[in-house]
Amino acid sequence: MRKPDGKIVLLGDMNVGKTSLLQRYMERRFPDTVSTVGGAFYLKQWRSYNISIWDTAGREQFHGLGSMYCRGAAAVILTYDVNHLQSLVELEERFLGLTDTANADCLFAIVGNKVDLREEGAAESQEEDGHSPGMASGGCASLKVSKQVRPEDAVALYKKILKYKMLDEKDAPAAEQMCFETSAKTGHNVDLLFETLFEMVVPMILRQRSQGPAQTVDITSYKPPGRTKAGCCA
Ligand SMILES: Nc1nc2c(ncn2[C@@H]2O[C@H](COP(=O)(O)OP(=O)(O)OP(=O)(O)O)[C@@H](O)[C@H]2O)c(=O)[nH]1
Ligand SMILES: [Mg+2]
Repeated sequence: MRKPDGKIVLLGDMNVGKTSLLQRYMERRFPDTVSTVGGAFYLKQWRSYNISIWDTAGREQFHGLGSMYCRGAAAVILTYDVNHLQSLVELEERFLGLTDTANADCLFAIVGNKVDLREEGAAESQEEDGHSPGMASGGCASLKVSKQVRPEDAVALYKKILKYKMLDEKDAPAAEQMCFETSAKTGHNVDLLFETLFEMVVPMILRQRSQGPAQTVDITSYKPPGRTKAGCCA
């Protein structure tokens, strides 16, 4: 197996839908999932390049592995659940630090998954209190709504990440380009997410090649039993 030319890593709290997003993209389906143990990868051929896409475990007990998976990453997909504000907060508090091992020019996508549920929830609460999601109002219905994440919250996190990485907003891709709302269940924006990143990662691969040896982890040493397309290294 040829060494991958680039690496993309999915990070985020447990249950936000990382495995489901990857399976939706790679296998075109939305199967039942079990909480990931350790991590697993898929290989995707994009143009003439091999890109490894790593799914990681969101469970606290596997937290220490995160920075190992991020080593040499060309892009990190920071995933949250649009219906749970805390999952966005966790990205900053728990997961961002893991990306210190990624490439210096690593790209960051902020992905709010499960929009299909938000649409249902939003319709319900609008009926209840006559307000749109995210609007301040009193009562129990607004408590439910206030847990929803607004797109601007994700944009604010993206800008914080650029600051954390000491990157100038002018030199980095625009927040609007790097913040996505997806549904692994319906497939909404899933192809757009992965393929936008592939298109951005290819020039990075070319740049790295012109500068010296690739900084990717050699996954050829992992020999997952009986699996060819996806592997597990837990
Ligand atoms: N409605 C809906 N459910 C989803 C979506 N994506 C994932 N789920 C469900 O959310 C649950 C968790 O999904 P996973 O993909 O296993 O979550 P994960 O982020 O990989 O979780 P860990 O492996 O524990 O870190 C499963 O029951 C999925 O079916 C989505 O877009 N919409
Ligand atoms: Mg998983």
